[in-house]
Amino acid sequence: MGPLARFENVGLRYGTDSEVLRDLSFRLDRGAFMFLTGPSGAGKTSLLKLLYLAERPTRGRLTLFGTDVGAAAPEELPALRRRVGVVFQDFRLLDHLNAFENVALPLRIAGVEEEEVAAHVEELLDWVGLSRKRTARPKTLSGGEQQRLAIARAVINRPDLLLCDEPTGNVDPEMAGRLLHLFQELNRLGTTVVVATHAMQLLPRIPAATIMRLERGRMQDPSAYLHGSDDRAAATLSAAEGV
Ligand SMILES: Nc1ncnc2c1ncn2[C@@H]1O[C@H](COP(=O)(O)OP(=O)(O)OP(=O)(O)O)[C@@H](O)[C@H]1O
Repeated sequence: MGPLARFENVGLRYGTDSEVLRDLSFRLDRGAFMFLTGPSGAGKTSLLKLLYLAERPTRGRLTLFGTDVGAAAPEELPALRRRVGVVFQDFRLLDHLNAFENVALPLRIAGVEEEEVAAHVEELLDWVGLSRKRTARPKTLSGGEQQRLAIARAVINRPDLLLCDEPTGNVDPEMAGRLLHLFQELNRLGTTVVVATHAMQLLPRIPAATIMRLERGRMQDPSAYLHGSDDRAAATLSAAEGV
């Protein structure tokens, strides 16, 4: 079985603008936990978009779950897309649905029996600590609660790949730690996880994680960001952030 994703000299441009991702070549192994870092505008969200097939490479080759996405027929893409859960930077919760209904939506779309939907959703709301908020509308939830709801919705279908864009952006350090713990648990259960974040202090908390840093659309030397120890990671990260 090959890697979950393979990037070979991948480039991405929006319209006729210059490339926002350039010559990306790396592999994302199945079961990996990867942090994606880099300054604002470096291309983190764009890279995630390639992985959830919202964009296709304008250059090079991206293979996802063994399928060359550039060469795939459009009708092949939804099946690949269903294997990917996404926690968006702005959550994208549906305000006319309550917390339970937001999490249930992917299962209902997939035609899962209502009894099974209820059991799964209750279990997951409990897991993210939102059981008591099951009938609340997203707008009435705090930022951290909305984030946890978005995470529950992203994982309800047991995706093979979970992508999280700044998932700790709106929460205090304690909640950030708890969310990271959730991702770690999912990862232990077999989900490959990619977390895009500015929060460099989170990185040493998952020593086994791979760290990939983007700068102006280019990947920095990955070997420099593989953790040896927390000290090494912290030193590398401090140097990278110029702090
Ligand atoms: N739909 C789009 N059309 C044109 N340019 C875009 C589009 N989306 C992103 N860009 C540009 O691509 C570059 C990379 O943006 P991206 O959102 O991927 O960066 P990022 O690293 O996720 O930034 P941040 O940390 O601020 O979220 C930026 O210069 C941005 O202006």
